[in-house]
Amino acid sequence: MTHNSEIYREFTFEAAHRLPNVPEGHKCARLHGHSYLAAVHVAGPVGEETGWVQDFGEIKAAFKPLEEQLDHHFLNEVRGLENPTSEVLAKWIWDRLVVALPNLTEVRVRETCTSGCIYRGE
Ligand SMILES: Nc1nc2c(c(=O)[nH]1)N=C([C@H](O)[C@H](O)COP(=O)(O)OP(=O)(O)OP(=O)(O)O)CN2
Ligand SMILES: [Zn+2]
Repeated sequence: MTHNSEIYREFTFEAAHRLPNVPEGHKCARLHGHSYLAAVHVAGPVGEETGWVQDFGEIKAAFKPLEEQLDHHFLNEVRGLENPTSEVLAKWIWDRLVVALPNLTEVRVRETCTSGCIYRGE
């Protein structure tokens, strides 16, 4: 008998940004960088034969074109990321993955060791 599971694949990328809409004097208005971590979650039934929800390799392939736009880039210059908060970035990733990964359930973006965002497509 099959069961349901949620799987995830994590990606890391380095990028620079500044936040243009923060109050005057906010440190994040200045150019700085992060070692970002993005986690892409997909849920569904575990195949009887495959033993998996979906091949991690398919998630990796879906994320590849996004990684090329993000890694070692200045995020503010990427279309749709003019105000690159974690919240905006998580939705930006979701919007670009959901067609290739229809069972997408969650995108997490971690900006620092202690801060990040979870977006579930709402
Ligand atoms: N809701 C959000 N708040 C902030 C975001 C964000 O994307 N969403 N982003 C930032 C900055 O990018 C900042 O670089 C990261 O924030 P912060 O947790 O303050 O990071 P620090 O490592 O500098 O934290 P300290 O504990 O003060 O060293 C700000 N806010
Ligand atoms: Zn930042």
